[in-house]
Order: sequence, then C-alpha cells, then structure tokens
Amino acid sequence: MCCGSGVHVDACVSTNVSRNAKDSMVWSGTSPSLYSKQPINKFLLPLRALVTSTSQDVPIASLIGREKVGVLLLNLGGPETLEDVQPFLFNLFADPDIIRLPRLFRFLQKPLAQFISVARAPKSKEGYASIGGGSPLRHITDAQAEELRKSLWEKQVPAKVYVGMRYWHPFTEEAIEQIKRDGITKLVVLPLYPQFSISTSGSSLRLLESIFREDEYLVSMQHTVIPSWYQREGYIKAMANLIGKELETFDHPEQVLIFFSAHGVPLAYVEEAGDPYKAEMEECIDLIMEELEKRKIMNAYTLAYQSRVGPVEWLKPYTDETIVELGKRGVKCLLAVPISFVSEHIETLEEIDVEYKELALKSGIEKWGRVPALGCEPTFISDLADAVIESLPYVGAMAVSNIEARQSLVPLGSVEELLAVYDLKRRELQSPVMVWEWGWTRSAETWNGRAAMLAVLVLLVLEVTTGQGFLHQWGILPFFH
Ligand SMILES: C=CC1=C(C)c2cc3[nH]c(cc4nc(cc5[nH]c(cc1n2)c(C)c5CCC(=O)O)C(CCC(=O)O)=C4C)c(C)c3C=C
Ligand SMILES: [Fe+2]
Ligand SMILES: [Fe+2]
Repeated sequence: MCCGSGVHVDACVSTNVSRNAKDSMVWSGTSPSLYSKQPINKFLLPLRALVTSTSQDVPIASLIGREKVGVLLLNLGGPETLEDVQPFLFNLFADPDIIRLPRLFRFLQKPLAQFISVARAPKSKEGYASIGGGSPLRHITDAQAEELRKSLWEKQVPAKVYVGMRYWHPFTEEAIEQIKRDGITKLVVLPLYPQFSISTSGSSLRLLESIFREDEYLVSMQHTVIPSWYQREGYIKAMANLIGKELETFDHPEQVLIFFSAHGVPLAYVEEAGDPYKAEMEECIDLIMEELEKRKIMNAYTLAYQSRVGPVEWLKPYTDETIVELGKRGVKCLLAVPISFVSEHIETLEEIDVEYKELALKSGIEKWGRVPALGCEPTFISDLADAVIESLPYVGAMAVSNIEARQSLVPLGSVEELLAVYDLKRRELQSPVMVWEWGWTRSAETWNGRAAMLAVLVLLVLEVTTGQGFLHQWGILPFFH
C-alpha cells in the first residue's frame, strides 16, 4: 500500500505565452525557397467542416479530384540491430544541428562523428541489447503510418503515407524517391514530434529543404508543413485518456503525482537559439492538465527533462535529480508520463522503465507507474488525420472562411525564418563542441577560446588517427553518459 503522503508538489509548469497571440499560418508553398506566410484561410479548404458535416455533404474526394495526395511522416529512426548502433550514432553526430563545427573545421565533422559514435557505441549497444537488440521505432512508425492511411481513407482522403527517418532506414531521401515514383502532387509534411525543436523537427525540415531545393519535381509539387501539433484537441484528449486510465491502476489515484518526463535539449538551444521547445512543452502540459481537470482529475504534477548527453547544461530540472528530490519530499506514488515522443523507444523502455524506476524506488517512492507512449491510439491517429486534412494544399484557391485556424508557438509559415535566426544565434554561442561557430572578432577571450578549441581539435584528430582514447579517459569529450 502506498499513497498516504498527502504531500503537495507545486506545479513547476508555467508559461507566459498567451494562447491568443499565436500565429495562424502554415508553412507552405511549391518550393521551400518560396515558403511564404500564407494566411490559412486563403490557402486551405474547410475540409474539417466537410468531414464532420452530414447535411450538405461535399465529398472530399471530389474536391481533391485527380490530385495524388501524400503524407510524409518525419521521425528520428533507430538502429534495428546491434550492428546498426555505431553507424546510426555516426549519422546522428554528423548532423550539424547536433554538432556544429566552425566553417574552417567543417572537414572534421565526419571524423568527429566517427570518433564520438565509436566511443559511445558500447554504452548505447548495452541499452539497445536490454530492449531486445534494437529500436522498435521503425516498426511502430510503420504501424502509425498504416493506421493514419486507413483513417484518411475513412475520411474520404485517399492518401499515401510515407515514413522518412533522419538517422536510419527508411531515410528521408528514400521516402522522397518513392514519393516521386508515385507521382504525388500534394504533400503534407508531418514531423512525428508533438513539440517543435531545432534538434528534431528542425533538423529534419532543414534536410528536407535542401532536398527540395535541388529537385525540379519537388520544386513544383504543392506541399505544406505542420511544424508542431502539441495543442491539438485530439492529441491532448488522447494523452488525458492514457493518463486517466493509468491512474486507475493505483489504489488511491488522487494521491498520485503525475510526473511528465520530456526529452531534454541543451539549454543554449532555448536560451540563445530561440528554440520554442520548452515553451511548447510547458503549454502542452498545461493543456493536458486542463483536460484532466475537466474530468475532475486534479492531481499534483510536475515536469522534468531526461536523457541529457555530454557536459553542457541541458534544460532543467533534470528527471533523475527531480525523482530523488520528490522522494525526499515524501512523495510515495508517481506516474511517469513520457511527453516528447509518440512511440516507445530506448528512452522509455530502458531509461524510464528501468533506470528511473530503480532510482525512484531507492529514493523512497513506493508505487511507480508509467503511461505508455501513444503509438496507434485511435483518438490520436484520427486527430493526426484531421490535421493532415486541414492542412491539405488545394489548387483552385477556394475561399475558406470557417476553418478553425491551427495554433502553434512555432511561427507557422516561418520555420525557415526560425532556422535562420537559430543559425545566426549559433554563431554567437560559446559552448564548445555541441553548438559553436567562430566569428573572427578581436576579443582576447575569443582568441583564447580559439586556441583552446584548436588544441582540442588537434587532440581529436590525433585520437581519431591513432585510436588512442586519452581524451575520453580525461573526460574532455562529451556524449558519454
Ligand atoms: C523530442 C525528442 C528528442 C529530442 C529533443 C532529442 C535531442 C537530442 N538527442 C541527442 C542525442 C541522442 N539521441 C538518441 C536517441 C533518441 N533521441 C530521441 C528523441 C529526441 N532527441 C529518441 C526518440 C531516441 C531513441 C531512438 C531509438 O532508437 O529508440 C541517441 C542514441 C541513444 C543513446 O545513445 O542514448 C543519442 C546519442 C542530442 C545530442 C539531442 C539534442 C541536441
Ligand atoms: Fe535524442
Ligand atoms: Fe539516454
């Protein structure tokens, strides 16, 4: 038995972003270079209204006409076998949105990725071995794609759904080739991350942008991007359903602390590069709690960030430290809710279910529960289908007046601008290795920094070429848990 603590944990979740102030644009166009801010009501059909309408039915299929509709789901990708782990990590660390080198040293991007991936692989492999020898991401994402396709067809939108992963098969490039082979004429790009981060959706969209820019077919294909969708009613309701159901497994559901554990990002992404991830996360949690409140579920809750990598500061509070603190404060029952990803993956199956659970039990928490990732939850899939339908580019520019504007903290219609601001800010950052770019100013500090950086780079090259792990032993390099 547990749950007798009666401890009230203050919600550490707050947001100062007004929901009314949010943009109502879509990122759309026929070419990424032509992305423009398009008021949603000038560009889209009131398809949602049509979906729900029974009296004056206009079949959506007839509105779509001969267009070939495609949906591209963007995701991270994961190693399918233990042999895949190192090359997967290489792809991840070779991403300039994960490790940014000064222009002068761009040629070191791949050796550095090689070095870090080789050094990290044994630890990562251990994790993947403990969850069955590989990531379940491909299999789950494929299942989500199939369910989304079915849902779209049920809603009279005969669309094909593609999966494009950032760091492993099926790569985004492979999906794009298939889209071209299938002759898709309208494409909706949907990152499978509810909240936008430069390091996830941003990285995938940047890659997509570069692919589109160089391809004649893609330049003339109509497309729309849904940068984030954490605020959608269906998603919020689906999360509340799962939380409500899991709370029921406790003897005293009302005494359980709801513990949202989000994937972290380096603090500099948010504070210096303007990543909206933290603000979107906080608002998302507010919305879920509001939904639970409507159902008379008024539990205490908190948010912390997990899975930090390397020595730089990440978003706080950290999940592990928070669990220990909660134990000290007398919390006895805790329900962990993974919030930044919609599939089970290594961080839920290993980090939360094994590491954090063990830590919680050691810290005095007596009953531990965990909400499953959304996966193919029907309310969620149906809502994704609605999101696709609402954002479907429609040739013919039929007037739209009654569509409910989607809202997002990401300035929709200007993801490109967001990435540009991020690039600019990144040049000013000082944090080594993770994200840094030199500007050739005269400040002594900068020169000291450059000298130190040069020394690290020389050591790195030596390490890569000699195979000696002295930097690793000194603990200088990041990316090792
Ligand atoms: C919203 C989710 C995620 C954010 C934000 C994110 C940022 C981020 N991640 C790394 C480094 C690694 N991530 C790894 C795996 C991984 N990351 C996410 C999600 C987010 N990452 C997922 C879902 C997964 C698991 C995929 C799977 O195979 O199941 C890994 C590899 C695993 C490991 O070795 O721990 C690394 C490394 C950074 C540096 C970063 C922000 C800059
Ligand atoms: Fe990650
Ligand atoms: Fe981890």
